[in-house]
Amino acid sequence: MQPPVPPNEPQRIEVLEQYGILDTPPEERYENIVDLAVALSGAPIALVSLVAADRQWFKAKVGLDVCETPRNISFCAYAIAQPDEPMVIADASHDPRFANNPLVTGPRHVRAYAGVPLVTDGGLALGTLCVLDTEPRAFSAKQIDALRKLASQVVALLDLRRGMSRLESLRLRFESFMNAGPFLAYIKDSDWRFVYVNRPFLQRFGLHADQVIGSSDFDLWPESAPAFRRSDEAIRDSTQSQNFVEVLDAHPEDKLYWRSYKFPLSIEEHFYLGGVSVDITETQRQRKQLEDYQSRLEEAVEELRLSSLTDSLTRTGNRRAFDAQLTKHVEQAGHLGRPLSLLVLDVDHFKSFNDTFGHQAGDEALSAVAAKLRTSCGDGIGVFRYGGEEFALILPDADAATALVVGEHCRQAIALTPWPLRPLTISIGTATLRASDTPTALLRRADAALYRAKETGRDRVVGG
Ligand SMILES: Nc1nc2c(ncn2[C@@H]2O[C@H](COP(=O)(O)OP(=O)(O)OP(=O)(O)O)[C@@H](O)[C@H]2O)c(=O)[nH]1
Repeated sequence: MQPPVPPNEPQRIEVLEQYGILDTPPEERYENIVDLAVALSGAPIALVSLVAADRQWFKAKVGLDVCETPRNISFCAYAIAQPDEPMVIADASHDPRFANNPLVTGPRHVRAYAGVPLVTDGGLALGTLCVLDTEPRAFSAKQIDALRKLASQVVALLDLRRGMSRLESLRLRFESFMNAGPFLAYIKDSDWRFVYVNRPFLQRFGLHADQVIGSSDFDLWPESAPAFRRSDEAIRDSTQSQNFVEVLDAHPEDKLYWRSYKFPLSIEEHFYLGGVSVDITETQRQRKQLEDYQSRLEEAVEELRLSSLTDSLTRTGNRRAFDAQLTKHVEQAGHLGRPLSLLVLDVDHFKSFNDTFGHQAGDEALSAVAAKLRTSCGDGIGVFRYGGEEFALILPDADAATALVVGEHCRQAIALTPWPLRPLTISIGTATLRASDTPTALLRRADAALYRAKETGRDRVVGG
């Protein structure tokens, strides 16, 4: 005869597996319970029997030398089918369910049985606490009640075990999460002593847990500790989490940067400080490098801008710079109603200079003329190389008379310079802005004046 199968059997088997009790080594706490069961019942055999899919396995036993039997000959398999009440059999040889059971007919000679189902919170019977006798007998109500109480202790032990194993698996998950991530984590108590640090924390600082747990920042890194302490206290006082960049002077030339998140923790109504720090030293280094690149780039762009506006031979503004400046000054002067004059200068007989002394000497002479013009013109007057051996000067706020004076000043500066190869002179045409003038019209008049200066003998200033 086959034992009945409980209606919730698959679920029952699953929960039994979750307890993780099957095939575990003997434990004194369970052994004590079967010893008590024997003492209280007077039966020679007592078992903590767990009914698995196809066997019953004994977590604790007394009076029996096997640790499991097949489920189909198990008395307990019948007991778990009625989880709400103990199963009591006075003489199995007269019970049709067991009369032919080998435990009854065989050498074990089982006759009496009393089993209390081990029922979980969810109402599932995992097995029984049972006693067996080789003689037919009755069990008193007191004995059954004692078995009930012992069975509830077994269930409590099983639940404790399951709770511990859940805790352990939670701990393993927690540890694996805390130790696998790219962050340092710690918890400090209200005396600012570390009560927890993760493994990356220890590895990063080459410390052992014994050195850190119970220590404060002042014990570990006294130089940086005051700053850490200030931020820790700020978190405690504000009860707000904060994040900031922390600098740790690990080595004189090797600063470590951390993005730190600190937050208040309340554990069993006590204040703790939680902290997570991510190493951003590399990011900081890259940012610094990027800033350096950027400022070098800005310098290069500025250099390029200036060189695009500078004549490479004379280091004065070039034609492009002249055009831009003249346009700007013409607009400004028109807008403000201020005078503006322009001087156009040309080195006299420069072709013959080149022909006589060579192009290189001509270059040097042009460069020297430009330098002379710059020093003699004074501040606020822009000197530009306008063409080959032609220069232009923009004179803001200068009327026609001032332009002639400045022109004469420049002419003399060149003419009176003791040039090393031969005397050099310049001819100058001036023009002063009229109300309707465009930059081109102003330039054209200055050019025309220069032409007249050349025509009338050179080394002179002619107003246009
Ligand atoms: N060395 C040198 N010569 C230049 C440069 N730019 C223009 N020149 C020369 O300047 C000379 C200008 O000659 P011209 O325009 O005939 O006039 P000039 O000989 O100066 O005579 P006037 O202007 O009439 O007094 C040419 O020989 C150009 O080759 C330059 O960058 N370097």
